[in-house]
Amino acid sequence: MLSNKLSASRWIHKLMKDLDTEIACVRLGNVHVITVSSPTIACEFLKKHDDVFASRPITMSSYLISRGYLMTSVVPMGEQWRKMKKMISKDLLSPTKHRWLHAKRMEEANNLVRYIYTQCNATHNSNNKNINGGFVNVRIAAQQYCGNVIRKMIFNKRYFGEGGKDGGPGYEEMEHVNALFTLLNYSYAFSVSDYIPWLRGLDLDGHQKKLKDAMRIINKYHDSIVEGRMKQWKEGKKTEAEDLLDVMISLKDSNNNSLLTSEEIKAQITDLMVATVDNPSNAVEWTLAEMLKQPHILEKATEEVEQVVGNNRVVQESDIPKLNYIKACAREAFRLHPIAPFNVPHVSLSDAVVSNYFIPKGSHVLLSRQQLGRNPKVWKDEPHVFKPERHLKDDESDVYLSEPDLRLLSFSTGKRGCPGVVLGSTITVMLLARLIHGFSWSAAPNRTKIELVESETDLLLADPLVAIAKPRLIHGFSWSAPPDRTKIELVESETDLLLAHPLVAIDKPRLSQEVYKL
Ligand code: HEM
Repeated sequence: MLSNKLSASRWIHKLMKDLDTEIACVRLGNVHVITVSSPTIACEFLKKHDDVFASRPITMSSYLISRGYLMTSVVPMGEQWRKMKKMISKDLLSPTKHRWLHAKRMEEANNLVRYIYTQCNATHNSNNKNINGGFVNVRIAAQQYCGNVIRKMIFNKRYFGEGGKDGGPGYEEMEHVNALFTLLNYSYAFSVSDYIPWLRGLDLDGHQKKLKDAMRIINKYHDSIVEGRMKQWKEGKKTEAEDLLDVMISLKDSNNNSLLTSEEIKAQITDLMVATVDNPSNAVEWTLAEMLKQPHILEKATEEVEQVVGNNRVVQESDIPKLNYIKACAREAFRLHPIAPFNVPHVSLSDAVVSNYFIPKGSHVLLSRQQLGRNPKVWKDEPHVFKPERHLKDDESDVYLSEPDLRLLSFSTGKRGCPGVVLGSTITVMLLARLIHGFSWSAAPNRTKIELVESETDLLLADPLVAIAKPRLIHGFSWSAPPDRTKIELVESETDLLLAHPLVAIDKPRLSQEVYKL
């Protein structure tokens, strides 16, 4: 039951509120679980005592999704983590590789615009009834854009199957992204058997089955591609790297042997996929919902993209440094609507004293993403309200989505901090900026009151955001005479030299085709 994860986190948050504390210790079985909602204490854990708190727990879910602790994000501290973290930071996510993969990211940003543009053009059924009319499921568009970007970067392809004719996902991509979200939702969900070891194997809460089913789906799509590509390299049919899978296959260790086994490659690919689809899509869906509720924010964001980008081209990555308001909106979404209640757990490798509290070896430290972002001592001005302005700086200097001081938890910090800050920020800002720059958005007519309610089972919006999009990049107007005036009479007035009758004509916005048909 997924709700375990949320009901446990709600219970802990309520306990902290009732005790009026920013750090608490809950004993689950033999484990001390330390929860934190103060940035100062959080920094003590992840900065001052980073070395001590840099491990991860051993759990059923993390074991299953990582093929036995082969991937970076969940492996406890040790040689495997050092090898994989160094590899992804240096060989996959370095600034050079980021530039190398630019064209692939742009292809997917263009596909996003084309996909939404296609949905704006109403489709008609056999009775000529409008059955679409610009309705866009923002959740699907956002999640699939993130999925497309990372599939393109790793496998050099957007679709596992045929894909949708409108540029959207096919069955395979929907199944793939849903399975990635299942891994995310169940990894580190509170599972009773993780704390009471003799219950292991009984799968009392059903998490194990859900994770195994999701892993079967992931493996169905990934494994044959990885194995086929390894064979091509082995047989010398491939000699030049075109994507991150090629990079991983061709990496060598100091003895000139392959650095990574096929199991490590498969595990690391799943890690990168899960890490990419969740945060950006959730932040952008919430941001757009907040903007529909507070249209002045949407207007301000639109003004900014219009001023920086203009109307004759689409947003480019080189525009990102200048899109401070858009970045402030995304940052506000990370503050107020994080994808998960807590950060990924950190485990202590030895006893330590933190903020005058004794923390025994083996404790699990959970930084509360929800409560750090809403801590009233830090966010004094209406902490529960979406106000991007709070992130703009007086000197108009650049806004970043990362927050090393942990006043909100976006990419975290320290040894286990996110190595995907640049890629994650780029995907998030491009997604939001392209949606706002390319289209004007309004609430669906049956949804004039936008309800910003969190789901009962996770922290996504309770119902996927469905909104109406209209292309807003017009390129002048096309003019025609009104139907009753097909013959235009160019007659001067009898009393002056103006046209005898004021010119009345029909204007139609002319869409800039090259902007949308990217
Ligand atoms: C907006 C996007 C993203 C956000 C907000 C985000 C956030 C995070 C957070 C909170 C952590 C846990 C840090 C900790 O334990 O203290 C993390 C870890 C990680 N992230 Fe990201 N992430 C994003 C995108 C990405 C991307 C695009 C990648 C790579 C493709 C990535 C790869 C990883 C990995 C491998 C780890 C595990 C690091 C470790 O355990 O040493 N993330 N991320």
